[in-house]
Amino acid sequence: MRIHPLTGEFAQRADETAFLVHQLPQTRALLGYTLVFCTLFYLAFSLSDLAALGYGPTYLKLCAARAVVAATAGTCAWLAYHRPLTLHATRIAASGAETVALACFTFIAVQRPDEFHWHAMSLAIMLIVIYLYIPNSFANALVLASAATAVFLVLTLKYGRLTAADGVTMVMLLVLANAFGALAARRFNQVSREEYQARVALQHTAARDHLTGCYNRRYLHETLMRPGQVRTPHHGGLLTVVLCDIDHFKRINDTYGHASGDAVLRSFAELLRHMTRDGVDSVVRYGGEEFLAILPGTDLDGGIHLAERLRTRFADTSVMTDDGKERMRTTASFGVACADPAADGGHHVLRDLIAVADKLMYDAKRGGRDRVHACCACSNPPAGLRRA
Ligand SMILES: Nc1nc2c(ncn2[C@@H]2O[C@H](COP(=O)(O)OP(=O)(O)OP(=O)(O)O)[C@@H](O)[C@H]2O)c(=O)[nH]1
Repeated sequence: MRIHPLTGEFAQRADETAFLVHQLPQTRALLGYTLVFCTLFYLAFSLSDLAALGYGPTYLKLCAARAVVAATAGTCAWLAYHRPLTLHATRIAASGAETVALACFTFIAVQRPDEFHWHAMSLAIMLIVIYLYIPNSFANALVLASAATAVFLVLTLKYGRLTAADGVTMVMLLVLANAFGALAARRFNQVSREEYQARVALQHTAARDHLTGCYNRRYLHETLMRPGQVRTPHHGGLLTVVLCDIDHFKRINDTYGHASGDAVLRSFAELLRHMTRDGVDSVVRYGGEEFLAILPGTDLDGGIHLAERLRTRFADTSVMTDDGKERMRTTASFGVACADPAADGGHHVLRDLIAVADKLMYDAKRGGRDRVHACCACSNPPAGLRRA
């Protein structure tokens, strides 16, 4: 997760998207709140139009411009609060409201050409709001803010009746507002992403087994066993679990030492993770030398196939001892159980399946080890699959 040095956002698109999705509820709330707040100020400034122009057609034109901004920003705020706007939609809402507000602002400035120095001050405040308060990407904020500044300065040259000294001061002021706005936005982006990185690292540490990198028992009980957490890809899909136990593991520890035993555990876990689907299946270190694979949308045949492949691959794999002098080889026993996750309203299916797989795995041990025992715990298993 590398942070881009210029924008303060994640350099990889996938990391940035994951961060933004995680932040989406706060982003929506911030967008709605900020737009409402800005809209109220935008409308309140019609008082200054009245004071400058008096009541008349020009004043009414400016009121209409302010009403357009209020309607756009208000709609975006309403959508942000009341509709579950997607990531993309929040960006469009933010950029849309900003564009309309800046366009109407330049229109108002041209209608009050004697006050360009005041307008510059208002624009500087708007720039800070764009960079810091309205949630948008760094690139969008930069493009909108610098384009608005450029347009404003061109209009000042054309309509503003400023002395050269005032003109230079105005340019400097707006360049400063852009520079500090961009720097502050970059800093803010960076800090929020560093915080997210720390949270992800912490979650990873809390959920994983240190030795093998598999999920730990806590994650299994607190997350995976929660009803609805393990989803099958389509309605009616089956759920299969494979419980694996390395055979005679104590002998490996006793013969080659604990560190060599650890190497065998890592090698088995690596094989298991490699053979299961990334982001779909979950691999848990269930006990000392016991591992659990949770396979959503997989029937008994699929579970047996995986267990058999694992069994043969592991039996063929030799692992180097810690001192690098010998190669160790052992086998593993497997219990495979399958059920319909919708049964029992989805409650306790995983827990019950693990209990069945545990029994099957011990049957495999008693049957001579290095084998797969399987059973379908569905209410109506396909013929021949009740016990394999
Ligand atoms: N190296 C290492 N050993 C571990 C770890 N966790 C548990 N063990 C050891 O794993 C061994 C498990 O032994 P047993 O439960 O008797 O099982 P086994 O020798 O594999 O026998 P069977 O399962 O019946 O084939 C014990 O000696 C534990 O100390 C670990 O993280 N690293």
